[in-house]
Amino acid sequence: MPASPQPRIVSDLTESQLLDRLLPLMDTGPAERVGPGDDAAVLDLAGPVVATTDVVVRGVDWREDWSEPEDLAVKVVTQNLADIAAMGARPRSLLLTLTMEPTTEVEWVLRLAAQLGQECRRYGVSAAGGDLSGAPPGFASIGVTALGVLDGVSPVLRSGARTGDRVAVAGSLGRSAVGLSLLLAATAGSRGVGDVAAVPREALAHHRRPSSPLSQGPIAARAGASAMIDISDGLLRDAGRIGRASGVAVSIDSAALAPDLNWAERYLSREEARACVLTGGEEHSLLACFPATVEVPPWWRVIGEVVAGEGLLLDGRAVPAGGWDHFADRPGA
Ligand SMILES: Nc1ncnc2c1ncn2[C@@H]1O[C@H](COP(=O)(O)OP(=O)(O)OP(=O)(O)O)[C@@H](O)[C@H]1O
Ligand SMILES: Cc1ncc(C[n+]2csc(CCOP(=O)(O)O)c2C)c(N)n1
Ligand SMILES: [Mg+2]
Repeated sequence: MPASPQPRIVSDLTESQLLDRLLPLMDTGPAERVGPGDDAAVLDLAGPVVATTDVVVRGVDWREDWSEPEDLAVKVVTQNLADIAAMGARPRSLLLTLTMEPTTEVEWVLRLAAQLGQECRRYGVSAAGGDLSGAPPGFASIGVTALGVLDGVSPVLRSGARTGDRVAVAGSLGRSAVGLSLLLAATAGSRGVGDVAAVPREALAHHRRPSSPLSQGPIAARAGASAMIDISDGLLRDAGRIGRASGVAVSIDSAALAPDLNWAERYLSREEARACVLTGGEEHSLLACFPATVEVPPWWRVIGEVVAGEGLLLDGRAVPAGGWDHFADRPGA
């Protein structure tokens, strides 16, 4: 279809014309042997390659009235790069897959791509390629595949925790969930009409644009971490994944969570704040276990220990994991 002089929606352009506008925005320099534009990219990655993929879907992972396209670029990059970091690896490259209905505004796509390019440059990651597809009415998704390298360290798995290890976290807890909770409350009601503008912006910042202490992944690996995971589905649920993979129980001391609880209580009741800190997803902080023989690196705070048994303990009592499950009727069900 010929391009209209002022393409407004993606169906005003051909796929190639959209790519011609999108790719320069994601240009990260001549890092790859073959970048976007051929059938596949060719990368020079030294040693073992760490690979992950994560997709966000409209209505499930974001709402148009909650998030700008720039927010979504930050979110999908962070959530992928946090998985790379949680293996102890350094991110090197990513691929972007967009599915959208033909009526999607060109400007929305270009804003998303521009921010994605900015994030790539910020982390020294190349945008190596991707895919575009049409989608049925109402459907949209943004998928990223990320590749990383280990720079000579062994990958840190979920299965390496041992009794006596300290459990530590790098980054915040519960901030994304506080934002989600405030957005849900502000837009409650059958038509979803509410006043997002009245919610304090700083309370929404981490939900909209999550950050992850990415460099702490390789630092923890070098320090001798025995197991690591990024917190995407809730502290307890993700700690439980380490416990299950390692055949141990994880015991958490709620006193160590006081800074996060205090922050969350600025916006929510004590009970809601506690739920956010313990079970809130999309945080992308790193959770790792460190054997007693190694030093816990600066930036990491000890929040518990690995003990014999199975499941989770909070202040010495068994607790359910809670947290996010994509196919549950409600979070944590
Ligand atoms: N469709 C799939 N096909 C193959 N493997 C999958 C699929 N979905 C998930 N996995 C694998 O299952 C494991 C757990 O996936 P999961 O998405 O829960 O990881 P995660 O780190 O918790 O990611 P997220 O950030 O989405 O929470 C990963 O190793 C992942 O590669
Ligand atoms: C509209 C809307 N409703 C609910 C949520 C909350 N949410 C979505 S996915 C997820 C866990 C992580 O997923 P994954 O494991 O896929 O990384 C959470 C907490 C949202 N962001 N937007
Ligand atoms: Mg993960």
